[in-house]
Amino acid sequence: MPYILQTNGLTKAIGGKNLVTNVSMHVKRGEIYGFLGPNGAGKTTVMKMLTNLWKPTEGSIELFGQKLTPTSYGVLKRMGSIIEFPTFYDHLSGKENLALHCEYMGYYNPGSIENALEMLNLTDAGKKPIRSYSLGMKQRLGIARAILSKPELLILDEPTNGLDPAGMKQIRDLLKMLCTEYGITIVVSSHILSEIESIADTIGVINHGVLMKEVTMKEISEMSLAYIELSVINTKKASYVLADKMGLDNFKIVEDGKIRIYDHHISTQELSKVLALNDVEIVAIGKKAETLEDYFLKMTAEV
Ligand SMILES: Nc1ncnc2c1ncn2[C@@H]1O[C@H](COP(=O)(O)OP(=O)(O)OP(=O)(O)O)[C@@H](O)[C@H]1O
Repeated sequence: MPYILQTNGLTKAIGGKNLVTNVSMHVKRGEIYGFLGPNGAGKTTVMKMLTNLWKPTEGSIELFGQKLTPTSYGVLKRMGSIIEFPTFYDHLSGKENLALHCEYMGYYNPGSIENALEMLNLTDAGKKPIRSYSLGMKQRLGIARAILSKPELLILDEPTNGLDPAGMKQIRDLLKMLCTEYGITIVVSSHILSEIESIADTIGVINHGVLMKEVTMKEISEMSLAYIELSVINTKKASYVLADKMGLDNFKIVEDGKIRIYDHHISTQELSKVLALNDVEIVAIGKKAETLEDYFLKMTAEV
């Protein structure tokens, strides 16, 4: 079985409007899959369908190699999730909330609640009522609840939303640990690249309800984001020389007078020489590098 989770042309429409369109995502067993997209892009909508909270208008979902249907209880028991913000009974303690959840899910395993609380660093806090919890503690308790039944797959919708940088780091470290030490596959959404960049093995980018790209971090690290930026007086003439005289095709005119060359076997010296020989006046030439942020921003700006 190649993927633990796969969707095929998933579409959700409400009131004649598509919230997500034709999403085909591929999550490998044992990886952290970062689901990246700006607010309103459709991350929650997809996650609601993955967890059977919403029925797809079109398309299908395969979980653990089985097609998800409205009665796939066995499949759903093998996953844990937080969709939108985790809610609890405020007057009950963390521990009591988890116990209620176990009862509700028909799941009983001695020690699982203590284990989950310990893993999330909530052993002491577990005895206290939820109303005394900070946002970060609630997020952690949400994760504790999601891992109670020792799921193989975790679906987490923006688990660091509203946390401060230290709280965000704590969650990132935790997800990494759950993945490496317990072999749990994790799909985690965020609208902030830096939050998932350091932990994800694969990033799926969604924008306006469309999955723009799935790219592994390995592919990203092998991809050179460097380019040469060339400023000239005569853009037309310069691009003619680049294409016809130098045989380059991997360049882009970003604005009049400014060209970016992504070809990596050409040096700035050689470029300057050939352009000068062909009477192209160079205003400036230099090497630059696109950041990963630029790379993804460009992708989401293209729609
Ligand atoms: N129940 C609903 N009925 C109609 N439209 C909805 C409903 N829920 C969400 N939407 C719309 O669907 C689009 C996608 O929303 P969704 O919540 O999936 O995005 P998101 O990527 O999770 O964003 P956020 O991070 O803001 O939650 C948005 O334009 C939203 O306004």
